Amino acid sequence: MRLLEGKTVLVTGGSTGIGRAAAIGAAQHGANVAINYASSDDKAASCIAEIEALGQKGLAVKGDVALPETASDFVAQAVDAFGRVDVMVSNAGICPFHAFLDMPAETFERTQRVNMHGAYYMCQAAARQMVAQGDGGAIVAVSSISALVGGEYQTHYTPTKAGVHSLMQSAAIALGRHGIRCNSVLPGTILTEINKDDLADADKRRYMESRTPLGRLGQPEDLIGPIVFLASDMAAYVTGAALLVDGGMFVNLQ
Ligand SMILES: NC(=O)C1=CN([C@@H]2O[C@H](COP(=O)(O)OP(=O)(O)OC[C@H]3O[C@@H](n4cnc5c(N)ncnc54)[C@H](OP(=O)(O)O)[C@@H]3O)[C@@H](O)[C@H]2O)C=CC1
Ligand SMILES: C[C@H](O)[C@@H]1OC(=O)[C@H](O)[C@@H]1O
Repeated sequence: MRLLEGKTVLVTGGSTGIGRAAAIGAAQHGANVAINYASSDDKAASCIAEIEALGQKGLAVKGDVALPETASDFVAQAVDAFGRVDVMVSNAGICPFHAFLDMPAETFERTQRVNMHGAYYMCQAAARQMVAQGDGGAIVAVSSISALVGGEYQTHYTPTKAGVHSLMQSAAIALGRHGIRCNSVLPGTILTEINKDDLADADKRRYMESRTPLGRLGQPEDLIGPIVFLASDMAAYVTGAALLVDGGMFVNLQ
């Protein structure tokens, strides 16, 4: 069953990792897909090629999500290309691991601006378009297990993921009257560029695997089902919810 037939789906950070999987997954489910990305021109182009090979339309728009104008430009270009916006997947993010006591102010502030401000501006721009269209929509934000638990080298990052989770709860209230649903997914540890260096440490990787009841770390494709479900009419009465996609890591105390 194709759950997003005829819909227009926007994905931020769609060139690699979870965003790329979500974009291709949406196309597999019948959507036309616009991706935003920051720097990976070749990977963005290959994502669009995969979407087109599935018989769907694709569009890549380069831009830094930290800037409010990137959001309005992304939505405007998607509307020019596809006529409307049905779904926003707010996914773009960074996690430059660093210790707390000597955290450079610019690392802290950049992480806030990309992960938190970026999600805010993108979700707001998509919601404005959905409200103007008048027939609802869905926003899915990629938060994290880190919205709920800490990380020694993630003191700048985990608050942004808690913020994104909270943003979806408040936006669900603000946008419910417009028929716009807002939910988040909370991935555990998923093997992508963001943690390639961190997990190059074999002991660290084995430790993270050992904490996961399903016995393996996640792949970006593990997020396709949860994101497509929350974006689709199958989740028509789901809003303000948060779905852990972590192989059981969060509940594994002992
Ligand atoms: N991997 C994991 O274990 C987990 C990841 N997450 C979250 O998932 C999301 C995606 O990360 P993941 O797929 O793992 O990592 P990747 O590094 O593979 O993907 C990050 C994506 O975000 C884009 N991006 C980064 N900065 C910006 C920016 N300023 N403006 C626009 N796009 C930007 C990148 O574009 P480009 O390559 O073009 O620069 C890329 O497409 C993040 O929000 C992360 O916090 C949550 C929980 C766990
Ligand atoms: C980057 C981390 O490996 C990853 O990101 C998160 O949000 C979780 O903390 C994961 O472990």
